[in-house]
Amino acid sequence: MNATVAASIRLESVRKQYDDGTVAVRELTLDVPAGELVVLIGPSGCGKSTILRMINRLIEPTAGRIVVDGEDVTRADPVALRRRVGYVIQHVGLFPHQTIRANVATVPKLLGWPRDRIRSRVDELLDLVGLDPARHGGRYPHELSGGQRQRVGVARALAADPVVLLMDEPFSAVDPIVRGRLQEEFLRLQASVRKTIVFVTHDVDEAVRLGDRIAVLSEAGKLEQYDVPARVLAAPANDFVADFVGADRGIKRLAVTPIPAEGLRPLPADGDQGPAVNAGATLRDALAALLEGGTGWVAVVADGQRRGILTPADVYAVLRDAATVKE
Ligand SMILES: Nc1ncnc2c1ncn2[C@@H]1O[C@H](COP(=O)(O)OP(=O)(O)OP(=O)(O)O)[C@@H](O)[C@H]1O
Repeated sequence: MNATVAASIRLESVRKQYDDGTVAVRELTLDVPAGELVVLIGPSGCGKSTILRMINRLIEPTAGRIVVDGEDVTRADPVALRRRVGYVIQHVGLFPHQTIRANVATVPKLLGWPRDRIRSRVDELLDLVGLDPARHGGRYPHELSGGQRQRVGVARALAADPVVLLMDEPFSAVDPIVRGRLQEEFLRLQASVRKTIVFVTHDVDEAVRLGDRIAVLSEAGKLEQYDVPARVLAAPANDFVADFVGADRGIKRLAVTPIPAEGLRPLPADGDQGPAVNAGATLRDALAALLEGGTGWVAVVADGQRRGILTPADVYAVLRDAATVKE
């Protein structure tokens, strides 16, 4: 396993039966491409956490193989494995009697990095997750807000540059506003570090917002659909997926469908005024600007210029067409 790049993950016919006979995962095969963020979503008890914890071997599979970057992790030393796989959980699990710096430094210290390297890595990471090393580094976990603690959890998981990041409902313990902000920051972070991430949530909006792909699971880890968010919303594989993603999936699709830069209606005479959105933003942004603007259209800007307009009927047409061609 290479420590600096993202790794692919392959689960092959993985099964988990707990000692009391509970079959948490009957048989799951799933490929997670390197550098992608895959969201596992499904009802409570369907086996999401079990799947995640088998990848870093906090739980041993009963059968099957888990291959990370070509290496069968069921044969790897579990302690060494966990140092290369970052893990973030809902209630962070920071060490209460250690400073934020010391918390983030946990794995680099275990790996015996020189002190200077640890210090600069910790500062870099605190900065990356939006915390000021000088202000927050010396504090203890109880001296931070819930959202800040969550960010420390992410920084700690990234500290030793893991090849894989496992995240189990990492943002569900904070209020919706902080959660939205953490998601946004997290997307920015992922755009720069490009880790392979397996992310568990039961929140469809979070899955759609964060996932490159979504794995929709039903009882005992049955994979009902595995696809990009736009297609899970536009073309649910079956009734289970349709029910799970919700009757409002049409509205959710607005948030994952980009505004086109071409095929627009020409600008009207007064088209240099009025609401505008950037091409590449989402139809949700376009609709919000439309509703706010009161003009009945919204201009689309590309390369700093207004290229044309979209009306509500156009938004509908883009959404309809996206269902048939979207990758
Ligand atoms: N240690 C255990 N022993 C026996 N059964 C267990 C154990 N841990 C989990 N289970 C059972 O395995 C199934 C899957 O649990 P798991 O925690 O993986 O689900 P989940 O999808 O993550 O649920 P949630 O969304 O509620 O966190 C459940 O039926 C659960 O009760």
